[in-house]
Amino acid sequence: MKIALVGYGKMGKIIDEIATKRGHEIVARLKETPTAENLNQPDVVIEFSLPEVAFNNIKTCLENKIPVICGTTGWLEHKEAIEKIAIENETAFLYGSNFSLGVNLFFALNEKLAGLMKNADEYSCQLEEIHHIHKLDAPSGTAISLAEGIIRNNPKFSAWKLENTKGNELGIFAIREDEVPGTHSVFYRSEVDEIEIKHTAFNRNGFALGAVVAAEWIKDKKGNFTMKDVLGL
Ligand SMILES: NC(=O)C1=CN([C@@H]2O[C@H](COP(=O)(O)OP(=O)(O)OC[C@H]3O[C@@H](n4cnc5c(N)ncnc54)[C@H](OP(=O)(O)O)[C@@H]3O)[C@@H](O)[C@H]2O)C=CC1
Ligand SMILES: O=C(O)C1=N[C@H](C(=O)O)C[C@H](O)C1
Repeated sequence: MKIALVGYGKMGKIIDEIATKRGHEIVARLKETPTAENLNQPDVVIEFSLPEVAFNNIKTCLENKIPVICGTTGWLEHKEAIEKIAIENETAFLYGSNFSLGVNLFFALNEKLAGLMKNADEYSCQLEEIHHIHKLDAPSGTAISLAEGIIRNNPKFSAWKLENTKGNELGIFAIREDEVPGTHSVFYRSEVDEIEIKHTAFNRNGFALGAVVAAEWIKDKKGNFTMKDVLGL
């Protein structure tokens, strides 16, 4: 399969290695705005760039009828508009806040636990994410997905908020530390004990492999998808 990499930083480079090992051809490695010319006719685009450029990048690729796998976080206010553009152009789009198999299993575990905790009024709930100091967005896309999973399954919460919360808000604490690839925890605390579920990424390889697997899966599809569709979770 021909893959264009839009964004060629920490993630783009690892995706390049893994996709090449899996027999794919990388036809573009872009650190600038994609165009019909510089994309070089790929079957799929994998987009890991910056929050402020993601919308425009994805839009351009979809308008050229190229399916897009997007891992860039911090641009979600435009996601609905992008999903509309994918449908109008009869192509495919998949956003994943986190492409690793482990985190997608963790998402399912988090939703199950949120449902179990919905009547346990003695417990408060909080999320924590720890990432490297270069990360531009906070909270992480993964923490937002975890918060949304809790809100869907526990009527005690209606919205998430960074740090100090009131009423029905679910608090997310974002910590930036050294070169941490990505650690996410969900805590339920009472006066007498604590339940914690935690996912720790040891490196970025799991994110990159998941993005390539998603690209292989989406190649001839049309519509908007998530990693749940890819992994059958
Ligand atoms: N969903 C997931 O599983 C994961 C998501 N992420 C997310 O992916 C994104 C990228 O992460 P990471 O690779 O670590 O970040 P980096 O900062 O290492 O890479 C970003 C890349 O985008 C390039 N870039 C700058 N402007 C443009 C543009 N207009 N069009 C295309 N590319 C451009 C940068 O080029 P230059 O260096 O020249 O500025 C750089 O190569 C982040 O939003 C991060 O949160 C990260 C890991 C996993
Ligand atoms: O910026 C990162 O590095 C990561 N970003 C994603 C996020 O915002 O959740 C995924 C992963 O945690 C690494």
